[in-house]
Amino acid sequence: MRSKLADAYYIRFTHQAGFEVSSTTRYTGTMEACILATRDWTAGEIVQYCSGAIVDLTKEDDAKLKSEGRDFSVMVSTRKKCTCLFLGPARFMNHDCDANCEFMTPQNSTISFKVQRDIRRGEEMTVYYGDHYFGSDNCECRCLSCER
Ligand SMILES: C[S@@+](CC[C@H](N)C(=O)[O-])C[C@H]1O[C@@H](n2cnc3c(N)ncnc32)[C@H](O)[C@@H]1O
Repeated sequence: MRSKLADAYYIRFTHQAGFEVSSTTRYTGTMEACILATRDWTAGEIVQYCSGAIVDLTKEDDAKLKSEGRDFSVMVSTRKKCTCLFLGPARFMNHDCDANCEFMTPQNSTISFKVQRDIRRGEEMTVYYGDHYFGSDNCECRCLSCER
């Protein structure tokens, strides 16, 4: 019999989660991950199973990941005032300048998302990373909202 912990893990990959990790070429021109809604979502709902852990990085860790080109999951936390590594399915949420989800930090080292406006099944679920994540004023951003 599976443990409750295993169930809590597997549910993220079932229809019940309300999202799936899919693929897109929108952001870099090569295949990478994105989060797609597998049902309609209503503003205010919590995307409970698209969660992740945040690990604080030292300056050395940060520099090493950058130099190896492995900083794709690194964010600057304005609240914690340091760089952090995102782990878990939450790390696959891409940035949009008019995102349909927002970050929630229910516990110090865990993130999940709250739906900001209604999302239709099949739509990409996105979050706003920050004002200058993709260059000054996000001038290098490749999100759908910028394209429009
Ligand atoms: C936290 S990861 C998101 C998941 C990522 N697509 C992957 O497969 O690992 C952040 C990376 O996704 C890409 N990305 C996400 N949103 C983007 C955007 N609006 N414009 C350009 N690149 C974006 C960039 O490569 C960025 O470093």
